[in-house]
Amino acid sequence: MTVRAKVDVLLIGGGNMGHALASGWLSQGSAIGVRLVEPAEPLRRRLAGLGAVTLADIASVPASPTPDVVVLAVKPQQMDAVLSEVARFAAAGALVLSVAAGVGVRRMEEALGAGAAVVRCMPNTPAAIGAGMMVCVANEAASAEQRARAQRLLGFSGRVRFVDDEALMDAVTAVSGSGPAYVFHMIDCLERSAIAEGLPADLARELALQTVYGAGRLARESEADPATLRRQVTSPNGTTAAALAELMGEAGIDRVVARAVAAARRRSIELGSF
Ligand SMILES: NC(=O)C1=CN([C@@H]2O[C@H](COP(=O)(O)OP(=O)(O)OC[C@H]3O[C@@H](n4cnc5c(N)ncnc54)[C@H](O)[C@@H]3O)[C@@H](O)[C@H]2O)C=CC1
Ligand SMILES: O=C(O)[C@@H]1CCC=N1
Repeated sequence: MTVRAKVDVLLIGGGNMGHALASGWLSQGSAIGVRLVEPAEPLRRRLAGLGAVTLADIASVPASPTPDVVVLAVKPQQMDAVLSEVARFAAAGALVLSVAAGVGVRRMEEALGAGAAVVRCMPNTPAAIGAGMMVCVANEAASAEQRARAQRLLGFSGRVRFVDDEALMDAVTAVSGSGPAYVFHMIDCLERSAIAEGLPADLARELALQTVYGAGRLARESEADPATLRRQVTSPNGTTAAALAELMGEAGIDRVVARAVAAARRRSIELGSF
């Protein structure tokens, strides 16, 4: 199968997620061309500075050349309006790839018209530095070449998995889509606790950041599972054991994380019902 070397992307929405994806793509040299449609001028300017061609509205995008991939990075509540405006690109053969939480493949197919090639993807913001996690579902109309192109494009942003069962996407959203926010909050908590225990602010920030970075890298690169790595830090009756007794107790982090992920999954399902 041949996949054209350069990928021509039309990105709709240059907010948090659109910017994270496009800034990673634009750092790949000439492999990916990005045209951005974004009504907010400051958001257009920051991606124009990285090499994107920018436009203020979808109606101004010329009919030719047809983009290879139209990436939709607008809020779920804005999707219906945007889908009707990008239907002309789908009809001309572009793959439509949405990153919106909760917006299902069927809803996109219905809005775009018969035969539209669609990928629903859940990325996360570490995509900006090529360390994202992207989980995708493609519809039947998406050709093998279009899936390969989506895989290649998203591969510049991090790891990519395709799943067949779209019902998994709400839980995926709750774990890897929202997950960076949980980890950023953990960094913040660790930093504030360090300051409360008497460390200077700059040292507190450095310890919190490097500890989460180092633990994440070790967990990914080690052959040991996370529970084993945790035990390797925990000396009997030592400092870590004293901390874990607080963290893992009755009202501890295990239950809080489970409740948080379940709440995010429920919200993803709700977003799909608008
Ligand atoms: N922020 C995140 O970490 C993640 C977000 N997502 C999804 O990405 C989508 C965007 O989320 P954010 O970037 O956080 O929101 P955001 O509000 O930062 O960005 C949305 C952008 O779309 C623009 N927009 C609105 N209507 C438009 C139109 N008609 N044409 C072009 N642009 C238009 C807005 O001006 C705004 O800049 C959402 O559907 C969300 O579910 C998915 C994974 C992670
Ligand atoms: O908070 C949200 O709804 C989006 C989807 C996943 C991350 N951010």
